Amino acid sequence: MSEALSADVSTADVSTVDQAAVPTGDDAVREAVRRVAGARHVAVALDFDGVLAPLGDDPMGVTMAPGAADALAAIAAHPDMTVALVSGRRLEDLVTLASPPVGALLAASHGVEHGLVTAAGTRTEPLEPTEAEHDLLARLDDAVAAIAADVEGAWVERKTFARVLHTRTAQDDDAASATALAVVGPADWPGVHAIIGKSVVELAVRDVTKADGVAWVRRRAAADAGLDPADVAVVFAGDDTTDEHALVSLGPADLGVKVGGGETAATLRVADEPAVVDLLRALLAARA
Ligand SMILES: O=P(O)(O)OC[C@H]1O[C@H](O[C@H]2O[C@H](CO)[C@@H](O)[C@H](O)[C@H]2O)[C@H](O)[C@@H](O)[C@@H]1O
Repeated sequence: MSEALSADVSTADVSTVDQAAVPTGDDAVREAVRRVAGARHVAVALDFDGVLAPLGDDPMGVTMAPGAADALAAIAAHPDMTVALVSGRRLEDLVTLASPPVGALLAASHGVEHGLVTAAGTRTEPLEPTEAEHDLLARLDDAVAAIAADVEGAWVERKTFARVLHTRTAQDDDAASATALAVVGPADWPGVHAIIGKSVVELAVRDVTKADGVAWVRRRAAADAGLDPADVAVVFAGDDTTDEHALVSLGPADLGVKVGGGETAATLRVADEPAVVDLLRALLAARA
């Protein structure tokens, strides 16, 4: 994408990071786990798509990688650890797809929606768009539907606070032009906050990023453990550009993990979803 096109789109600046220097491999994982496992409390905050669940054409058809559910449950059961999902997904969809364990914190819609999984179900504060947000979402419906209508394979996902133009099943050229139309069009409207992810342009009516989601997880984990937020080390793993907001927000005692290729502010890179499960197991073993 050209600089002109990206100007209206929310991106975290990772251009100063030496990408060749982002550690990867078994020794790097061992060293990173050893370092972070010494914290008083560890909050493991994970993106969902591309981190716990491999990407697919149908967003509601994906399933988590083998071993992921057990690893999440083991972290949730650990007295000095918290498990959290920090995702662009709607909270309701995240619960359906991830079946998160009791005790899990959920920061959905990038951090707009908050939830806690309990034995009686997911506790959340119902959130409704304001009247102005409703109006903006209605205008986005028309604009994004018009873009998708001209591109075979493109379609629109309607979320509580966003409309998402999906282009995964479109031809590459068509996907690029549909993305460009969204960026120079509705992404540029006042009150619209655009994020470009993997084969998606997300057009949100609230200005919240995963940095907000991770900050909420840290505060909440600290409060539940009776600690200061500074005593909580956050391990965050993400695969997409939208996750870089969270990764750049981490401090030196935290661990930021990039899953797969691409520019990143993370301090560790792992290959794929099974490697994330291995990392979680290593973290659990180090805290045993
Ligand atoms: O923050 P995440 O948990 O990574 O969620 C981000 C977006 O995930 C979904 O889209 C992505 O996954 C789909 C299923 O694999 C894939 O078809 C799409 O191309 C990906 O971008 C979801 O549909 C979006 O609403 C989320 O924002």
